[in-house]
Amino acid sequence: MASLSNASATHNQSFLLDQLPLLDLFFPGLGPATSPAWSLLTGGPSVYSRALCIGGLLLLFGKYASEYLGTLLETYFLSKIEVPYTDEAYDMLILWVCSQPFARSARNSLVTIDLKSPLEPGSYAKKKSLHYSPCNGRSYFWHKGRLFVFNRQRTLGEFGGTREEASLLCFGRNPAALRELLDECRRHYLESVENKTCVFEHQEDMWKASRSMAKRDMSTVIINRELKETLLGDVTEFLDPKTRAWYSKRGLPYQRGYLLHGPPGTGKSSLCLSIAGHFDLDVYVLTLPSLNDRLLKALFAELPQHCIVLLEDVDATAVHRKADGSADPSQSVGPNGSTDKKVSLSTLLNVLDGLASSYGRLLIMTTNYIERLDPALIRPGRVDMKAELYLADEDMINQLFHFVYNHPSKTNIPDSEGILHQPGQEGFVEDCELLHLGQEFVTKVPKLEFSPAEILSFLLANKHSPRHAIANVAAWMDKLREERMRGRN
Ligand SMILES: Nc1ncnc2c1ncn2[C@@H]1O[C@H](COP(=O)(O)OP(=O)(O)OP(=O)(O)O)[C@@H](O)[C@H]1O
Repeated sequence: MASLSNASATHNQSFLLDQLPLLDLFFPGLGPATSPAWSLLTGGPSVYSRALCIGGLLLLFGKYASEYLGTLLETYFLSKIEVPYTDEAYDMLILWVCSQPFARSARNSLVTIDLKSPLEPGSYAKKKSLHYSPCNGRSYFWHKGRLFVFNRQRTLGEFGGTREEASLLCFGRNPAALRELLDECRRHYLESVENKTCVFEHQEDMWKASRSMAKRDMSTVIINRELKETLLGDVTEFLDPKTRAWYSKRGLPYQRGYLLHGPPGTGKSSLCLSIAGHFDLDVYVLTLPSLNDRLLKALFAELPQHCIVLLEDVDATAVHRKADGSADPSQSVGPNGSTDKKVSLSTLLNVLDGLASSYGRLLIMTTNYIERLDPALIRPGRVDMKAELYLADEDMINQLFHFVYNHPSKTNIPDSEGILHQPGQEGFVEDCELLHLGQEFVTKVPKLEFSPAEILSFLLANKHSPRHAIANVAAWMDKLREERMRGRN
C-alpha cells in the first residue's frame, strides 16, 4: 500500500515537473522561477506546507499573470506616450489632469498647498487651500468618447529629491487620440500663462517652471530713458529673424550677453523681467552657488531656444586668484567664502561661449560689484552690452513720483498697488497741481543719493496723498541716512 502511494507521489511529481516547460512557454521565466516550489509541493513534508505552497504559488502566479497580461495588452492593444518629468510637457499634462473631474476622485493622490489660490486678507476658509493631483497609480477616464489611462509614479531621485514619470495611454493602436489630448493640454497650459512671464529654476540637473507672474511693462521700470531705449533696440534687433539668418550665415553662435550692474535696488532684476515680458520670453534663473560643473553643463544643454538666462549676483561666485594674480580656473568661492569645489570659471566660460548652450539665448548677468568680476567673464562676446543702473537722478525721481500718483489710464503706467485715484476719491490731485507737486518733490530729494527702490517704497507708504509725501520726505531722508550710518559702524 505504502509503495503504491509512494509510486503515485513520484508519478505526480514527475507529471508536474513535466508541465514546467509548458508553463514557461506561455509565461516565459515563470517555470524555472517556480520549480523549487513545485518540488516542495509534490514531495513536501506535510499537508500544511503543501497548502502553504499552493497558496504562495497561486499568489505568485496571479501577480505574474496580471503583469504579463498587462504588458501584452500594452504592447498589442494600447497606444502610449511617456512624458518626461524634465520636460515642460509634463507641467502641461499635470495642469490639465488636475483640472479634470477624474483627478478629484483618484484613490492615490499627491497633496500640496495651492500657492496660486487667491487669498483675501482674513479669509481663513481659503488660506493655504489644498491642491490634489493623482499620483502613484493609474487613473482611467473618458474624454471625447474614448477611454484613456493616466499613469504617474513618484520615486526617490539620485540626490534624495523626488523623480516623477508620467504616461498617457489609450485603447487602440493609433496614437492620434493621445497626441490630440496632449495638444489640448498644451493649449490649456498656454492659456493659463498668457500675459505672464514664466520663470524656471533648476532642481538638480533639470529645469522646472517655478512661477508665472503677470508681465511687467517696460514703463514700470524707471531707469535712464536713453539706456532703456538702447537696451530695447538692441534686444529687438537681436531677436529679428534677419539677425538670426545673419548669424547663421556666418556660423556665429546666435546668442547675446548683457551685464546689468549698479547699486542694490536700482531695478536690475525688474528690468530683466520686464524685458522678458516685453519680448514674451521665459526666464531661466541660474543660482551659481548651488551648482557644480556637471550640473551647470547639464542645465545649459537643456535650455530651450529663445529664452533669457538670468545669472543674478554673479559676483557671489568670485573666482579664486593665484598668488600671481591669475585666475584659478578650478576653484570658486561661495558667498560665505567657502572654497568647496563648485562651478569653475573655465566651465562657466565654456558654457557661456556657446559650446553647449542654445540658440537664440539672451544671457543677463546682474551684479552690484562689477569690479569683483573676472575680466574674462565680461569680455566682449560673452557680454555684448554693459548697462549701469544708477541711483535716482532728477528725471527718475520725477518719473517715480508720477508713476505712483498719476492716473494709470493717462500715463500708461499701471498702478503697482492696483489702486486707481479717480476724481473725487481721497488723494486725487488735478494734473497741473500734480505736475507742480512733482517738481517740489524733485527739489526736496537730492539726486544720486537714494535708490529707486527706496524712493518707491517711501512713495508707496504715502500713496494716498502726494502732499503727505512732500511733507514727510525730509524726515524720511534723515531716518534713512541715520540707518545707513548705523549700518556702517
Ligand atoms: N528703477 C526702478 N523702477 C521701478 N521700480 C524699481 C526700480 N528699482 C527698484 N525698483 C523696485 O524695487 C524693488 C527691488 O528692485 P530690483 O530687485 O529690481 O532691484 P535690483 O537692482 O535687482 O536689486 P539687488 O541688486 O538688490 O538685487 C522691486 O520691487 C522694484 O519694483
